[in-house]
Amino acid sequence: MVIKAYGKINISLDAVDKREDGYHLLKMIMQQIELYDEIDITKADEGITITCNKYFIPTDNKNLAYKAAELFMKTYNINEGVKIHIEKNIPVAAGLAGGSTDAAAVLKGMRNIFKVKASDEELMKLGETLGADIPYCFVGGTALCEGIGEIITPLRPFDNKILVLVKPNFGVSTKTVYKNLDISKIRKHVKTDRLLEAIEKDDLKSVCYHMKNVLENVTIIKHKSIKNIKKNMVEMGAINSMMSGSGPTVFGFFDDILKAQRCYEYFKKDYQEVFITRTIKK
Ligand SMILES: C[C@](O)(CO)[C@H](O)COP(=O)(O)OP(=O)(O)OC[C@H]1O[C@@H](n2ccc(N)nc2=O)[C@H](O)[C@@H]1O
Ligand SMILES: Nc1ncnc2c1ncn2[C@@H]1O[C@H](COP(=O)(O)OP(=O)(O)OP(=O)(O)O)[C@@H](O)[C@H]1O
Repeated sequence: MVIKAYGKINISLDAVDKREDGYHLLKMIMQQIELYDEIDITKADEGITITCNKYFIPTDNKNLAYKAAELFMKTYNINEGVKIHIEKNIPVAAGLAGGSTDAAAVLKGMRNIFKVKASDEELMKLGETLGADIPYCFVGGTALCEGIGEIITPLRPFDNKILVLVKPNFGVSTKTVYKNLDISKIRKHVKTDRLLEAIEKDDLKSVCYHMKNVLENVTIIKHKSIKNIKKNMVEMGAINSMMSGSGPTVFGFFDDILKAQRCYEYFKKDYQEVFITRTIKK
C-alpha cells in the first residue's frame, strides 16, 4: 500500500520550560502542508528493507521509518518482514518534519497490512518514543501541540492558504538548535491566544501578524541568510514570512497566486529547493 506522508510548518513555536532531560516544553501551532513523501509498504518474508529515491538518506536503522517498523514488529510480535520504499519530496533536515511524517506513515501502514488492532493513541505513544513530532504527524491538520509536542488539540482547519517555501542549501540539526536556546533570554513569547482566535476566524492576515517562532533567532545567529530570505519574501509580496521549526526552511503566506509564482521564480534562481504549496486539512 502507498501512503502519502505530509510535511508540516510551524505557524508558531514557543518554549515555556525545559525538562531535566534537556527536552523543552512547548506551545506551538502546527499545520500540515500539501508537500508529501510517498511511502510504499509491502509485506516480505523477513527483515526490514528500506529503499529511497534520495541517495543521502540512510536506509539502515538510522532511518526513522526503519525505527518505526522495528518498534512496530517488536511491540506486536510480527514474525514476517516488511519492504518500505520512500519517495522523498520533502526537503531533509529542513524543519518540515520529513523523517517524523515517514515514521508516522509506517506505523499506520503496518497496522493496516498486518491487520493489528492498535488504536491511534497507542501508535502515537509508540511514535513519541522515536521523536517528538511523530504524534502530531500521525494526527495532521491544524493543531495546538504542547508538552514536548505530544499533547495535541486539533483546531479548526486553516486550509487552502497559499505558501512559498524556500529551503536554503544547508540543513540544521534540531538537537543543536534546542541546545543553543536559552529560554530565560526569550524577550517576547508567542501570543498563542491571539493566534488561536485568528485561526478560529480563518483570518489569514491576523495569523500572519501574530505568527512567531522562538527558535528563529537561534538558527539565524548561525545562518544569517535566513534573515535575508525572510525579508526578500515579504518584498516579493508575502503577507509575512517565518522560519519553520528549527529551520532552516522559510515559508511565506500569500493572498495571491500570481505573487506567489513571482516569488517562486525569484528564489528559484538561487535555491534548488523552492516550492509553491498550500495548507491542507487532514
Ligand atoms: C522543532 C520541531 O520540529 C517543532 O515541531 C520539534 O520540536 C522537533 O521535533 P523532533 O525533530 O521530532 O524532535 P526529536 O527527534 O524528538 O528530538 C531531537 C532533539 O531536539 C530537542 N528537543 C526536541 C523536542 C522538544 N520538545 N524539545 C527539545 O529540546 C532534544 O534535544 C532532542 O534531542
Ligand atoms: N525518513 C527520513 N527522512 C528524512 N530524514 C531522515 C529519515 N530518517 C532519518 N533521517 C535523518 O534525520 C535527519 C533529520 O531529517 P528530517 O528531515 O526528519 O529533519 P527535520 O525536517 O528538521 O525534522 P523536524 O522538523 O521534525 O525537526 C537527517 O539528517 C536525516 O539523515
